[in-house]
Amino acid sequence: MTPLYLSGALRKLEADHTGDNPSLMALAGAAIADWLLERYRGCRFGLLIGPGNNGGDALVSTRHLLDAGQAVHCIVPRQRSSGSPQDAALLATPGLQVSRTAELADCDVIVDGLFGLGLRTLDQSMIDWLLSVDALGKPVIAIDVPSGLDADRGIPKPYALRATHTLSMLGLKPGYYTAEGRDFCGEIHDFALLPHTAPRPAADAQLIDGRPSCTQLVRRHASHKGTHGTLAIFGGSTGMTGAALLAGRMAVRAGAGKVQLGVLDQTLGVDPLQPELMIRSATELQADPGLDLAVIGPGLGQSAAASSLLEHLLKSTLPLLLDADALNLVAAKPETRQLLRERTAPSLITPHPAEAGRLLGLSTQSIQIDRLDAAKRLGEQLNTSVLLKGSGTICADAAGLSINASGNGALGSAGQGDLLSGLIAALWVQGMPAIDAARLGAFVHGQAADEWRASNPNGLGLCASELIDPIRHLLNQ
Ligand SMILES: NC(=O)C1=CN([C@@H]2O[C@H](COP(=O)(O)OP(=O)(O)OC[C@H]3O[C@@H](n4cnc5c(N)ncnc54)[C@H](OP(=O)(O)O)[C@@H]3O)[C@@H](O)[C@H]2O)[C@@H](O)CC1
Ligand SMILES: Nc1ncnc2c1ncn2[C@@H]1O[C@H](COP(=O)(O)OP(=O)(O)O)[C@@H](O)[C@H]1O
Repeated sequence: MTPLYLSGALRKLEADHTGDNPSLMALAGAAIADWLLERYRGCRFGLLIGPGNNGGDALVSTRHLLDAGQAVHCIVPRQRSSGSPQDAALLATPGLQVSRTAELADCDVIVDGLFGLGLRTLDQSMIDWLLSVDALGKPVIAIDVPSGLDADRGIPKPYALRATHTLSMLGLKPGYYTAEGRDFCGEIHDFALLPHTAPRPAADAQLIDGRPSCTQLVRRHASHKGTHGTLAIFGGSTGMTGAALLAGRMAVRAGAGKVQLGVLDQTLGVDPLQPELMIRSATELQADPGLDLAVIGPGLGQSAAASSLLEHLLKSTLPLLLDADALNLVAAKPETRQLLRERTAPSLITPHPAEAGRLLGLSTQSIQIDRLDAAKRLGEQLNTSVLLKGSGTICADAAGLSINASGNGALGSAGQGDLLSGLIAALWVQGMPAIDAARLGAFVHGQAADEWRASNPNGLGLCASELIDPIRHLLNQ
């Protein structure tokens, strides 16, 4: 995992290095120019120079590009506030073309040094100007943050340039990886600027950017199905039995020792494609004393039977994963919510943003505006570990926050959440702590989708069931 820093921590780090020689800006400008020369030497560069330090980074890199004999055109849409002698000297450099309007059509590459961490909400004239830059369709290299994007939360304020590459200065930011960040940042490059040994503030979150360890799952010789956990999955009401089947099939293939489905639709007797699944009525299964962990939610519905099943499980001492309609029932009924809060056994909830909104009494949009904060608040208010789904899935427990870097928009299809709940529960029942199972499950689910996307570039038509075997393969690597 790689640390992520909110802008407050980065400001503090910057302040700790104010008197450094060379300055952070000098280091940033040189690193940006080196990167540009490696990729785009010989191109005509159009640099957007903003009024603060983001623009300062761009100006320093301009000097390096000119020294390297490159054709550079600077656009300064607003007066730089510092107006320092260094700025004046840079802007007067022979060979440098400067204008205040978007004379960018002749450039091959646009370097966005307008606004970074110091962004405030854009006014309409700036939005219009950025729209005209986007409309040119040129590659955009963003310095630190694509202009207009909130680096902490991954949302445009209210518009942002869409970058092809983002060159991150000093530390990676959560907003690159969650909400809309991935669509705005393009490929992200980490320019740490400081030596690895330099003291750093505590990270605000961690990025899950590689597969978390699976070693504790590796099968010992003297093990048997009982040591690999007995998992119950409750759901599958009429018309939604497929959700329970998806979760169950995934759980079997992710290594759970025994998987039992407790379904509300009594007509489902066997899964011919996964005959290892034991299918029983929910009422019968809930009384089974041999269970190690339960999932409730896939295809559950919100009937009276679903509600009383949920209450029974919340009162039990079983570790419990709650998904889908189990979450909607918690949101709708204060007494059910209270049961969740009072649990002493571990719980994990896996809401998508709309379910998270219902649980917090907020709109879906309010959740998406600050996903890290929403995940943290859900955990605190409901006394549970949390996995908040969506682009940049967030895992939260009392120990902290992490953001999953894998996955893509092809996962936006019904059934993927059911698959994920079966996967996480299977890892959890085999002995991983809930939050580790959530991180590993989210990562390999996304990784399988990324591998699929590599040969299906537009991302259309990925079915949840197609990922079961690739996920099993990834867990065994
Ligand atoms: N800390 C670090 O990690 C490091 C920082 N570094 C670099 O510095 C960057 C941060 O620099 P920064 O603090 O000067 O902020 P920045 O993004 O240039 O913007 C502030 C300026 O923009 C203006 N402005 C803002 N919004 C506006 C709007 N909507 N419309 C119009 N104007 C607007 C704002 O005006 P004001 O609000 O003051 O009126 C102010 O003048 C950071 O992203 C990285 O590139 C690296 O060099 C080294 C490590
Ligand atoms: N753009 C995306 N990037 C990464 N993961 C995504 C993206 N879109 C959806 N997902 C993942 O796909 C799954 C969808 O789950 P959910 O919305 O609950 O679907 P359902 O309940 O219909 O099965 C979640 O794991 C979610 O995080």
